[in-house]
Amino acid sequence: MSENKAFFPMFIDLTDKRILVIGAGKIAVRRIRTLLLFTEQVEVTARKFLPEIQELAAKGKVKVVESTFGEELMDGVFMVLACTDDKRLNSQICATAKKRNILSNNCSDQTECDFFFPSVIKKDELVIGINAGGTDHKKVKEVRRKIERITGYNEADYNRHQKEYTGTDTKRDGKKVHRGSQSGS
Ligand SMILES: C[C@@]1(CC(=O)O)c2cc3[nH]c(cc4nc(cc5[nH]c(cc(n2)[C@H]1CCC(=O)O)[C@@](C)(CC(=O)O)[C@@H]5CCC(=O)O)C(CC(=O)O)=C4CCC(=O)O)c(CCC(=O)O)c3CC(=O)O
Ligand SMILES: NC(=O)C1=CN([C@@H]2O[C@H](COP(=O)(O)OP(=O)(O)OC[C@H]3O[C@@H](n4cnc5c(N)ncnc54)[C@H](O)[C@@H]3O)[C@@H](O)[C@H]2O)C=CC1
Repeated sequence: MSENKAFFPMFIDLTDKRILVIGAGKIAVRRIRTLLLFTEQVEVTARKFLPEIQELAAKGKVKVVESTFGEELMDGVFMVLACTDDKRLNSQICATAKKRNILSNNCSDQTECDFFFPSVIKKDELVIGINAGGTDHKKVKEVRRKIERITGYNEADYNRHQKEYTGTDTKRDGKKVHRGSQSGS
């Protein structure tokens, strides 16, 4: 990807599309939770799953395949997200997807992404996707927080994610509060 290349923000109907996420760690969970605002179910394959994945599976929100990655998992899939902590495997997943003309995203190497995963703000019918062309992930997060102060609410609950993994919640004013002492949003 050349420097300063901007990606077009396309808003896709995901309701009937099969989405495969490989890996079920922190990044996968964050992205699955965002995707589930736009579709009923996401397919996930990994060797180890964070508890939240099991909870989503129990609710029918994710279909879990406990396995190491195999190409057959991509049959009939619209979009693949490589979210493992194995960079070589993530690259292999994207290469396989490209051969099959399946849209792919590699969370550990932006040069291999057909599309970037946006930071999302959703409030009723309003959807805002934020991206910095891969140049600054932290800036994207900061802009998301600024826009959340304007919309006042975000169905994509990034704060809940923080609570679950750090035991603290960052409120909109930026102050940290301990889990349970204040509601997340
Ligand atoms: C290019 C992109 C491609 C894609 O993955 O789709 C990409 C790539 C990479 N991110 C990396 C690291 C981090 N990314 C974040 C956060 C977010 N990253 C997200 C998107 C994207 N990340 C795509 C477009 C971004 C843009 O335009 O700049 C967000 C918006 C969406 C989401 O992930 O849900 C979400 C913020 C959500 C929010 O809070 O609003 C944090 C901070 C954190 O997690 O808190 C860190 C650690 C700190 C740091 O490094 O800055 C690495 C190195 C990995 C490694 O070390 O191996 C790569 C690989 C590379 O750049 O090649
Ligand atoms: N794009 C982004 O926003 C960010 C990307 N990253 C990248 O994301 C990667 C993953 O980070 P985390 O989710 O925190 O890791 P994690 O350790 O929480 O999860 C890794 C997941 O990969 C799975 N996995 C590993 N090998 C596998 C295999 N052969 N087959 C199937 N599943 C396999 C594991 O079972 C686990 O579910 C990091 O290594 C880093 O490169 C990290 C921060 C932000």
